[in-house]
Amino acid sequence: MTIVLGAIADDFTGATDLANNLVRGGMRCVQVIGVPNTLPNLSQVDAVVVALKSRSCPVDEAVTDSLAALEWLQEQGARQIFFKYCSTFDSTDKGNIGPVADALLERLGASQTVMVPAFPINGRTVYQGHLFVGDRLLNDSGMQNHPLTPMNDADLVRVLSRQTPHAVGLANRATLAQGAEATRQRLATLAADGVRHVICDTVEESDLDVLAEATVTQALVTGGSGLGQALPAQYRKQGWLADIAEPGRLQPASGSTMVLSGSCSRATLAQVDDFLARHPGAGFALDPLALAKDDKQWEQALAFAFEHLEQEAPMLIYASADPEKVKAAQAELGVEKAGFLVEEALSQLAVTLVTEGVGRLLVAGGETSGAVVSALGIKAMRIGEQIDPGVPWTQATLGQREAPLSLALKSGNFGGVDFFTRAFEVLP
Ligand SMILES: Nc1ncnc2c1ncn2[C@@H]1O[C@H](COP(=O)(O)OP(=O)(O)O)[C@@H](O)[C@H]1O
Ligand SMILES: O=C(O)[C@@H](O)C(=O)COP(=O)(O)O
Repeated sequence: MTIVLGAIADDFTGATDLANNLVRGGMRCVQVIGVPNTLPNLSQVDAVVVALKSRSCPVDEAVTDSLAALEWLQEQGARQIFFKYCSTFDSTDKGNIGPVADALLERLGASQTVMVPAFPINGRTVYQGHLFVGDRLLNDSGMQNHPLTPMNDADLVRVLSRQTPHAVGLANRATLAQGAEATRQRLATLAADGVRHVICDTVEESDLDVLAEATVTQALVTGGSGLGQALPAQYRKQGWLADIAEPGRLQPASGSTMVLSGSCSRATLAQVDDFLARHPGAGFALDPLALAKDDKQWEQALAFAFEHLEQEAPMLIYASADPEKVKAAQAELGVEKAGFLVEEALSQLAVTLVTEGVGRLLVAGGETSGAVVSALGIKAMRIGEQIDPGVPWTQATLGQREAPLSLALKSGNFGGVDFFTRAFEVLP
């Protein structure tokens, strides 16, 4: 059995976001954590997303890991490769979007790829090559303050030109409005001029359909998850993909529920408040300063969790805090140590409580999700139905549990305000 699409994602929650949109487009999808050592069961799988941690690591490491993922996906017969990065184009002048895209193109023997970061349903659009988050330009959206990849320029042609020695061009909305054939011609003209990377405008969902039709036979496409929702229809037109009745069907969920949150993004903070208001007494706050002192707070959190587990009551354990508190902890401990202490505490809680009966687990935060998934030893996740745009339920098989673990990984900025409650209500 060979797969249709092979994707390489630069972080874990981003991978799940893309996988979610592929399922919505009608593909059966598995997300693997890193390049697998042993072959997962790929029967009845149309797309595989390899989740890497290559967004903020050194360029050489990102390139090496991405090429290893490419090689593995080619071995699985992937007809098209998708390089997934953030819808806010998170990167620096050094990379890693440009260098990884260049390396993938070179290895594939291809001369051009499109860059489609947009995700209109979540407010990310591109016009005349400029990226907007809602009604703000990227550099005025809050992303200019990102600790690792501050985005100070919304002009993606300019941003990408600093990351690659190759020419970067634009396929703008006026071209897209003329349809797929005109877009294909524009790409061909740019290719003839030696343009290797083409930033693509996207104002509405329908622009993604045009882009998918224009690029379905290209060896490599790159972007956010939006394009992933439009590609499956084109694969069907090519005769590569059958009509699948329930591509996101998972086994019935079982076990107790738990939310772990290490995200301090605005959306998550509102979700924490909403959960605490709905479920008085169901939250336990972790503080990196207390965690740094001794094991007392971790033990209290564990006792709190066991009590709720016994009562089969909803629970949230969170380090999520407002910017002042985060800054204070970081000033005393350092950014890395504060983050590490929180990630370690939440990961160890996950490992202990999954063994004790938690079977429905929601994790908020990209880095936090990476830490929890790694600590649980998860190697592959089957992708289920969407909870909110960009976040699906997934299922993973684990040694510690007979039944699969239902797991949702929420990127910090995603999800409605009642996400921590509603997620469990929509889980079959
Ligand atoms: N109270 C806190 N003080 C300092 N750092 C924290 C605190 N709570 C969480 N963190 C750290 O902040 C980071 C949040 O990143 P992440 O999990 O990727 O969330 P998001 O997706 O919202 O960016 C993690 O490394 C986490 O451990
Ligand atoms: O494309 C997106 O916006 C997301 O899929 C994504 O990559 C989010 O990253 P984090 O906010 O770091 O989780």
